[in-house]
Amino acid sequence: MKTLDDCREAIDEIDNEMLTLLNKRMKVVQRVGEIKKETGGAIYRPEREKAIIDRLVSLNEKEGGLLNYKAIEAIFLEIFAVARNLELPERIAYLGPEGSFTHQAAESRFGAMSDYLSLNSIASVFKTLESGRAKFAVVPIENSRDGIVGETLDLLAKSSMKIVAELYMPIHMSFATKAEKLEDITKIYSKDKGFGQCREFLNEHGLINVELIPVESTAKAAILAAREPNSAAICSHIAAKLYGLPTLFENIEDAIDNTTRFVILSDFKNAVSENDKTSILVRLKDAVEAGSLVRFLQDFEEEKINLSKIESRPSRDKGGFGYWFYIDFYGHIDEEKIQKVIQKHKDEVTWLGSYVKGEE
Ligand SMILES: C=C(O[C@@H]1C=C(C(=O)O)C=C[C@H]1O)C(=O)O
Repeated sequence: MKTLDDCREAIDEIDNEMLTLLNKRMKVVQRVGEIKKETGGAIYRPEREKAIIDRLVSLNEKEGGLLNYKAIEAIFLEIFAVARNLELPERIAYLGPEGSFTHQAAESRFGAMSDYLSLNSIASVFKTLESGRAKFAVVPIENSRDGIVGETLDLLAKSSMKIVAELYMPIHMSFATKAEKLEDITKIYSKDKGFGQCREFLNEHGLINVELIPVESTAKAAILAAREPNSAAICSHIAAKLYGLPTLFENIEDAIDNTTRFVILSDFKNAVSENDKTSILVRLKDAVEAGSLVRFLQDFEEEKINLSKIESRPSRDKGGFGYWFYIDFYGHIDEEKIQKVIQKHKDEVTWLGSYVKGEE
């Protein structure tokens, strides 16, 4: 049996080998960066990254490795993020402030080393991306409990930027305060959705009559609650930590499966992979006529294209009661059977992006 010292010596040797291999990998990545520069190719290729992770996961299974999917994904996403920074450092705009769930989501894809830009509204995130001041943007698009983030959809409808990746992140809310007793608390700050997701907790702790103050983000709530005695925040654990607010309760959300879907936006089109999803907005010309949506969807059925989501949105134009439909389906816009349907309805469809399906 090896002693602790033996084990540590063995670990040091393995780490040395890993460092050499990582540097070897980065050299190849640098060359990829040069090729992309010559050919004008996109640096971030989510479908290639997904393919690498899937290949490694199945190799790991065959070899009976100790790592699970989550571990392999976490390690390699960080490696990819460092690699992309070597190819070309690119700025990422996200819905801030620092410590927001969107920030957490952005870091999970772009790593700790990237150049981040925190913005205080979804509209400014879109503007920054469109002006070229950032190469990528990360915004929330839907929550499993509260539904769609309307602002993101409405901005996507008007923007030339596309969804290049999606990711699902479990949202855990913390109750953080500098107050010593719950009875001392007179105000609670959070994002409106934060209150919506923690109603049972507030009821059970007799906090329902306390003034609930919605602010633009849960991180902002943490900043305000850190400044004011007798106030509290419903926010992420990382925001509470970042702004020096002690966490009193963790995981206070009503639904344990509270998940937010985030999208990464940019200005390029992904290549086709085996596991794609596509998002579109559909404005049916004869939306008022009964059956027009059914007929539209039948075209998908005929081509055996499966939908994963359909949601109606008020069109907000010309003061009328027109509706748009936001639809997610499986497949890539460049696939033949999908082109068949899209071409048939090309005046009614806005393509929002095709991207590798995220792990829910
Ligand atoms: C190296 C590349 O660029 C990026 C980095 C990757 C990597 O580190 O393996 C993979 C895909 C891209 O996001 C590539 O496209 O192959």
